[in-house]
Amino acid sequence: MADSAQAQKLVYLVTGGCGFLGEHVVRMLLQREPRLGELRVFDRHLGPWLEELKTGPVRVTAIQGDVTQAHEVAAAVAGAHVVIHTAGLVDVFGRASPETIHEVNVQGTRNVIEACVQTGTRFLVYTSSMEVVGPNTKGHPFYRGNEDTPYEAVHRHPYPCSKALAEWLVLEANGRKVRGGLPLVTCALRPTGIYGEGHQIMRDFYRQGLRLGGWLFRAIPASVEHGRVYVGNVAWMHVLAARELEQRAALMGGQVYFCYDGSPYKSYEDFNMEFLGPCGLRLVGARPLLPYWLLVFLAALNALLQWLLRPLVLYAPLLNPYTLAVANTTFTVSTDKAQRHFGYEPLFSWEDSRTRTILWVQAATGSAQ
Ligand SMILES: NC(=O)C1=CN([C@@H]2O[C@H](COP(=O)(O)OP(=O)(O)OC[C@H]3O[C@@H](n4cnc5c(N)ncnc54)[C@H](O)[C@@H]3O)[C@@H](O)[C@H]2O)C=CC1
Ligand SMILES: CC(C)[C@@H](O)CC[C@@H](C)[C@H]1CC[C@H]2[C@@H]3[C@H](O)CC4=CC(=O)CC[C@]4(C)[C@H]3CC[C@]12C
Repeated sequence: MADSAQAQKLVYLVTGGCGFLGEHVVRMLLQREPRLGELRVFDRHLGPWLEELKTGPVRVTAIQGDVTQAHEVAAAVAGAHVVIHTAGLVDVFGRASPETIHEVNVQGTRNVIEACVQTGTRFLVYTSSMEVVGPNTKGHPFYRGNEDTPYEAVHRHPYPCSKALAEWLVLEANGRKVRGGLPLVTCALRPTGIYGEGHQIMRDFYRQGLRLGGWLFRAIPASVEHGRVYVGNVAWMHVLAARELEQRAALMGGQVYFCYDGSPYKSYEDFNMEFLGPCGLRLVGARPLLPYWLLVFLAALNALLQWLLRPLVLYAPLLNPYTLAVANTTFTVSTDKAQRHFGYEPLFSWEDSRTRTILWVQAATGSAQ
């Protein structure tokens, strides 16, 4: 008799499962994927919180491994029904070398693809990024764009370059025959700027405000909108895409999907204040307090200091030429492709996402009002 969804017990693998997004994907799978029999969590750094997950009905297997090591990836993938590949180096602050970013994000993704082909795993969901599209090096705005909007995706920074190449590899692999002769089915999800419980950059902004006496100084015009998406909704889209990829292979295979929700379109700094304001911080200035040319100079100075100090200490401030350029370029998306193709609707409302994030920031920083 055909396995019913309830009876079917499948093996899922989440790479990067201990990261900001990965942890939410792991927890969402355990809460909302009834077909789950074993959940493999693969990460270079395993979190202690994994232990608490081992008491439930689903077998949770923690695998400490490195996606740049093909044999470690193959061992983790073998026998998995679907791979959700979120592992990556998310670095736009100069912490890692361009070579390391490429090795993890590109070669690591190659290793995941080859492991699927060699071991017979047929379904692969890749966590791509809005950055694959833009903002581009020319500062062209992307206003309420979708997956088909023409846009000159030109990058120089190692991070977007690596994400673009990795995404291309994943989509190119769609249809390859895996062990056993059946086709590999892949798709890529492109979240905009993710926020929520565990977002370290939000915590960095809070700490910067504390150092400045509770004040943050506006650097970006309020008119420059940046798309943001709650981490719980990103996790939910991953769960849905992984679930539907088999039944809708012809439609979803080789496709990209922007990942966003009902979070309001605001400037990056104004959006952050939705959470940092209730934690006691204030954003100074209705307009940027410094002229743009001075911000450009300060960003370049930060980059020079980072280079000079690198032999002694890692200096990686929020403001650098890349972050300033990205923050200063409108990038928002509006699309229903994920809804049309696999029924994605945000699981968390804006109000719920905002409340959850505020509570986390307050708990993480001891700033409950
Ligand atoms: N944070 C954001 O705003 C966005 C993130 N993304 C993508 O989402 C994915 C997850 O990002 P975040 O959760 O924000 O980053 P994160 O840094 O919190 O999580 C990445 C995880 O991957 C693991 N990892 C890194 N290198 C590894 C390696 N060589 N082998 C095994 N594991 C390794 C890390 O230990 C970490 O747990 C990334 O692919 C990123 O490009 C996409 C759009 C927006
Ligand atoms: C110092 C000020 C100029 C301040 O406004 C800088 C903000 C800056 C740190 C962020 C602005 C836009 C962010 C990026 C955006 O959300 C897209 C991203 C997608 C990813 O895949 C990873 C993270 C990021 C690059 C994100 C990083 C932080 C910003 C550059």
